[in-house]
Amino acid sequence: MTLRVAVIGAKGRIGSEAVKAVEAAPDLELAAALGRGSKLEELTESGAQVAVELTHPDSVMGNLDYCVHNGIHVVTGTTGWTDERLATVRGWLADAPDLGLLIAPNFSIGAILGMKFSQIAARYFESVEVVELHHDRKADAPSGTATRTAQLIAAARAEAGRPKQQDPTTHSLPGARGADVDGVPVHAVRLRGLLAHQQVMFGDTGETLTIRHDSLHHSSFMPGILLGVRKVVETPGLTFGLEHFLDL
Ligand SMILES: NC(=O)C1=CN([C@@H]2O[C@H](COP(=O)(O)OP(=O)(O)OC[C@H]3O[C@@H](n4cnc5c(N)ncnc54)[C@H](OP(=O)(O)O)[C@@H]3O)[C@@H](O)[C@H]2O)C=CC1
Ligand SMILES: O=C(O)C1=N[C@H](C(=O)O)C[C@H](O)C1
Repeated sequence: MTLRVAVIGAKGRIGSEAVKAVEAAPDLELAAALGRGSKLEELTESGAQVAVELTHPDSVMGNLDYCVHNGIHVVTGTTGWTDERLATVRGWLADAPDLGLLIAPNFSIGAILGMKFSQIAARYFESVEVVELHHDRKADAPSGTATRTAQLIAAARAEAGRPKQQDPTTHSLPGARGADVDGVPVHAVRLRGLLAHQQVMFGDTGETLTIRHDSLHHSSFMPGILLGVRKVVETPGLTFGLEHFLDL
C-alpha cells in the first residue's frame, strides 16, 4: 500500500526538492503539490494522507490548522516556532487523537547529530556560543535549528548544575553579542552563496571545541523528510524533532 503524500510549498527551495523525493520513493505517491494561491481543499480532494509542509512562518499555522482538522498527518520543517504556537497545535491535536504531527527544526542527519554532540559537550565546557550561517533569502533569525540547539545546550548545562554564562560586556553596539536563547548567545549570518550551516563553539581553560555542520544542497534534507512521512502516520500526537524517529 502506497502512502498518498501532498507537498505544501511545492515551488520553494526545499519544497521542490521534496516533490522530487516523494515521486522517486516507491512506497509513496504524490497526491498534490500546492503552491501559494492553491486551495487547501486540494488536500482533501486528492485523498492526501500526509502533508509535507514547507512554506513560511506566516503560513504554517493556517496550513496545519486545515490538515489537523481534516484528518491529514503532517510533517513540517517550517520555522518560527514559539511556545504559544506549540500550545495552539497541541490544543488542535487533543481533538484528533489518532493524528501525527512532526515538527522538525532540521531534517538532515548531520545537523541532528551536531545537536546531539552539542548536548553532550555542553556539560563539560564553561563557555558556549552558536553561530548559524544561511543563504540571503531566509526569513527568520536565529534559525530554527540554532534556536533548538541553544535550548538543548541550556537544558544540558542546567541538568549538569552549570550556572548560566556570565557576559562581561559593558560596552557594545545593539546585536553585537547575538540573540540570547536561554542564556546561550546565538549569532546569525546571512550570505549569498551559503545554504545552511551551523557551528557550536565551546571553550574552557586552554582549549576549544567546535562542532560544525554544513548542508551543501537541499538533498541533505530528503532522507529525513521521507523518514518523517513514514513514521508520522504511526505516531499520534506532536513529535518535536526528527531525532525521536531515529535510534540515537
Ligand atoms: N527543517 C528543515 O530541515 C528545513 C526547513 N526549512 C524551512 O522551510 C521553510 C521554507 O524554506 P525555503 O524552501 O527555503 O523557502 P522558499 O521561500 O524557497 O519556499 C517557500 C515556498 O512556500 C510558498 N508558500 C508560502 N506560503 C504558502 C502557502 N500558504 N501555501 C502554499 N505555499 C506557500 C512560497 O511561495 P512564494 O514564493 O510565493 O512566497 C514558496 O514557494 C522555511 O521556514 C525554512 O526555514 C528549509 C530547509 C530545511
Ligand atoms: O531556511 C533554511 O534554509 C533552513 N531552515 C531551517 C532552520 O531554520 O533551521 C533548517 C536549515 O537550517 C535550513
